[in-house]
Amino acid sequence: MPKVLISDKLSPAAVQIFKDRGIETDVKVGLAPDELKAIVGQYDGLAIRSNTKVTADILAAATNLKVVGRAGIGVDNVDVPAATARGIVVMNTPFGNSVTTAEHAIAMMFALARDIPQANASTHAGKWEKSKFMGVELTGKTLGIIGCGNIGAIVADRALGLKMKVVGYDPFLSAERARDLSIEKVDLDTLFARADFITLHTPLTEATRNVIDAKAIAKMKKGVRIINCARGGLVVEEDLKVALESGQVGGAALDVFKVEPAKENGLFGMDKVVCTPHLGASTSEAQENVALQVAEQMADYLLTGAVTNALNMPSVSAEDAPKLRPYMKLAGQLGSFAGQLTEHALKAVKIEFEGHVATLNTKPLTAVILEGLLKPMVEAVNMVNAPVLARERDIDISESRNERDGDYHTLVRVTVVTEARTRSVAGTLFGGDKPRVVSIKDIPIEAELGEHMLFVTNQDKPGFIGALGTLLGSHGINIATFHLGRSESGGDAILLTQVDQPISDKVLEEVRKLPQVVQAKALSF
Ligand SMILES: NC(=O)c1ccc[n+]([C@@H]2O[C@H](COP(=O)([O-])OP(=O)(O)OC[C@H]3O[C@@H](n4cnc5c(N)ncnc54)[C@H](O)[C@@H]3O)[C@@H](O)[C@H]2O)c1
Ligand SMILES: O=C(O)CC[C@@H](O)C(=O)O
Repeated sequence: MPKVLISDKLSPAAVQIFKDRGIETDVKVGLAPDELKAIVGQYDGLAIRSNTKVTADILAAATNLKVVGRAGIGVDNVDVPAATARGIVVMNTPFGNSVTTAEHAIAMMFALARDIPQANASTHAGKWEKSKFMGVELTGKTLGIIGCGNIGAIVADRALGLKMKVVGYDPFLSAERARDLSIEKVDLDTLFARADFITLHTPLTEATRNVIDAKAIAKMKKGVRIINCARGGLVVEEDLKVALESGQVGGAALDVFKVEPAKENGLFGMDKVVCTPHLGASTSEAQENVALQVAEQMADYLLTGAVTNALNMPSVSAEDAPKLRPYMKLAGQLGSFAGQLTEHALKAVKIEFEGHVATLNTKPLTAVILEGLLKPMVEAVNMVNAPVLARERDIDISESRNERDGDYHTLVRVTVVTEARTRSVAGTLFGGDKPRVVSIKDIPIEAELGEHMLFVTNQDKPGFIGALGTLLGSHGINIATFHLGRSESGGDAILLTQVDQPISDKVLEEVRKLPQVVQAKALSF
């Protein structure tokens, strides 16, 4: 009988589901890392919220663990690559607490507008400071939403109901989706310039970390009020403190902090700061939703092998798996390649299967392509939810299959249409199982993808390759493989090189300054 450990406070509904399905369950909340490490080896499943840190060290001791189930959205407390490396499935519950978290953001906005926490404390202290607390109305004010996914969209809907104007910044929000949400899609600087209130609803990624810093705050309206119910690392707390002291920021409501649990923080005790201890998902309804969902998903996996909402595992039946495995890798690489090159809202994705691959069940391949494509934009994307997420974002997905061989015995082509351009990338399998990219932007090339890659589009003129090699060499970057392609002599050319060290932003900037370079991107696979 499988055994599950629940190591964070979950609704009792989860225990009941595990028991009903014949899974032995222990509940041990508040274990220190060493205590968890000492016992985790006994369990097949680990059910958590955000308190338990599932580090590589814990996973190394989890010798029987098959699945980690996160009752919630963010999995930043789980070392997913380490779990993947150990074959441990990590699942989350992407929608169960969205309404609750959106409501918390709205509650925080009201708290800021009317100084409710401060007025409450003052009234309890018997002060009756009626003239001290002069609020502002929300009606007619502009709310700027950064990150218009599940939660951001619900916040927009509620704010519109409050008669606010809503502007949204989300590089992956299409014009159609913005229209459906009745919000105005703007760039970040415009949002900063126009918003009276700003609320954050993005995952914490390298692109969103520190999105609210001194430079950003300087672009905002004086007296702007900022709400963060997403992740602490989105806001530079020291810069926010300075801006609150100067009055540039009129108030901040924070549910999340750079370091959690936040027992000490430079913002604590400030007059215009409202804080809650990561309560965004804390309603009985949301906790019931996520607990039920995570327990069902984990039980399904442990008892039947069925996979739902996994972040690190494709869901494929045992029979199809061996045939699809090399194609899964190829599809994931092509999707990821296209996703990393995408800088504008996606409108459509066209996937073409040609030759041998078209004779197989291509559904999982499409899902893996979409997963790779959306990964730079959406935190909790996996091959199960990627098609749904793409549809929700009004991305038109079309798939075509042609069993006749073309130039290759088997070929997958991914064409991405954004608001700015159409771009395609295609790949095949060499020797039946080795993925190779064979065309980018319709320019033939032949390349194997590795961990750190540099992709350059350039004008086909003498001197460029030497200059690039010298530049990389001067930064101690070793070239592992080097692939070139061009449309015609003197026309557009592309270069894809695998390097042994990651390409830093600084090096990338220097590459972009080389005279013949049109576009340069550091990619990782
Ligand atoms: N406080 C809490 O208790 C609590 C509860 C649930 C979720 N969260 C946090 O809220 C976040 C959002 O959740 P969700 O369910 O709406 O996720 P989601 O994936 O549905 O939406 C995130 C949105 O952010 C957008 N985005 C990605 N990169 C961006 C960028 N650089 N700039 C602007 N937008 C960008 C994506 O396109 C997407 O639309 C989660 O990542 C999680 O960390 C917090
Ligand atoms: O479990 C919680 O209380 C917080 C959950 C939230 O941060 C999430 O990402 O879902």
